[in-house]
Amino acid sequence: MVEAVSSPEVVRLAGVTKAFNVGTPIENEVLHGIDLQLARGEFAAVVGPSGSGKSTLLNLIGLLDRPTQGRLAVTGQETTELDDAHLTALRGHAIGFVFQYHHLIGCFTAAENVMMPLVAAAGRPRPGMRERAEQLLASVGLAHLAERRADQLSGGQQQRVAVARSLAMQPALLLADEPTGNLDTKSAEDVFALLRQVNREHGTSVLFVTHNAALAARCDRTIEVVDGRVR
Ligand SMILES: Nc1ncnc2c1ncn2[C@@H]1O[C@H](COP(=O)(O)OP(=O)(O)OP(=O)(O)O)[C@@H](O)[C@H]1O
Repeated sequence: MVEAVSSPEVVRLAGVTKAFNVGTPIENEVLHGIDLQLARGEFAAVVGPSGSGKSTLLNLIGLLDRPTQGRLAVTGQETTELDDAHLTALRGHAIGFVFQYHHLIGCFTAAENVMMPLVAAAGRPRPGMRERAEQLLASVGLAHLAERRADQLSGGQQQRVAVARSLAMQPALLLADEPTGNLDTKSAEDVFALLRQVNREHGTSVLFVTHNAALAARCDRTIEVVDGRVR
């Protein structure tokens, strides 16, 4: 079991590089010596040109991929020496994800989708999980749609379900990779407001990748990624 150490930072990267093998022995270094800290409760936009390395950076912080070099700590836990099982455990407890495409299971109801991280963590459904899913759906304004199949919801509603699901494990950190990129202006505004609300009410740190300059300007902080470096 990974114990998260109490830490003022929820994320700390020191000298992190990421290179991809693009045909032996050629390596393409995409991120170069990143130093970055995210404090508890911070709400930061990650911006930068297409191909600059934003998603690669988010994948490292989300423990979905490993740095080639450097140190990466999440909720105070140094991760670079952890094996895959411990990384998975830390990811499941510390980090919530919201992607551009919601990745809900269409034939499951909204409540069943929100329950999934809880069922996965416990190994099976347990009493109280459905009530917890219903509470989370109520907190994103969708209590009345708990029993609706996910594929019968609008795009904005699906993304709100995805936000509710991301909060099921009460993560310290929420990673959102263009969560509004596929939505109309009104739905994008609603999802952004929801992430803000989560940040304010629960103190969840948020890293929000966006190409939307107006939304980025409303975050506490802007992290600009250009040519694989943070400015
Ligand atoms: N698995 C991979 N193998 C090889 N190269 C990769 C891989 N993943 C990403 N890259 C390369 O890394 C660079 C950065 O990609 P990344 O997706 O992180 O950029 P981005 O800033 O998120 O772009 P966008 O804004 O278009 O989503 C690109 O040149 C991309 O081709």
